[in-house]
Amino acid sequence: MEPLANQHCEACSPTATKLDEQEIFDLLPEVGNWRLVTVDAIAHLKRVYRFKNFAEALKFTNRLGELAEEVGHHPAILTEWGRVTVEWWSHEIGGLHKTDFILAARSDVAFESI
Ligand SMILES: C[C@H](O)[C@H](O)[C@H]1CNC2=NC(N)=NC(=O)C2=N1
Repeated sequence: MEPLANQHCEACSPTATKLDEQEIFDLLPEVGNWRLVTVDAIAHLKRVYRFKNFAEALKFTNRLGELAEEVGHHPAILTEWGRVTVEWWSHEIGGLHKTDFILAARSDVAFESI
């Protein structure tokens, strides 16, 4: 298995295929805290995390950033006092890939450790 740092992001290659509606709906129950939203006709996974202050929100933001850099796949993150809004989707393929669901689940694991 390639070391994580060297793993390329399959979801980031234009040749990757995005999930169809049925595949998305089959996977959604596995990321129960996330909502499916459409932005500019592109499906995103979205979750708002709440924190007791800005410092905690920033700590989580940085943890997410490290996770994203490890795999080369990056979320949209809005960091506010007491709140971090995260959206995952695959820019290159203009939709959702299994990788986005995996990273949404890993975002929840990172949240539990804050
Ligand atoms: C060149 C770079 O690896 C690509 O642009 C990566 C960066 N991170 C990415 N993140 C996400 N979410 N989707 C992408 O298509 C993507 N592409």
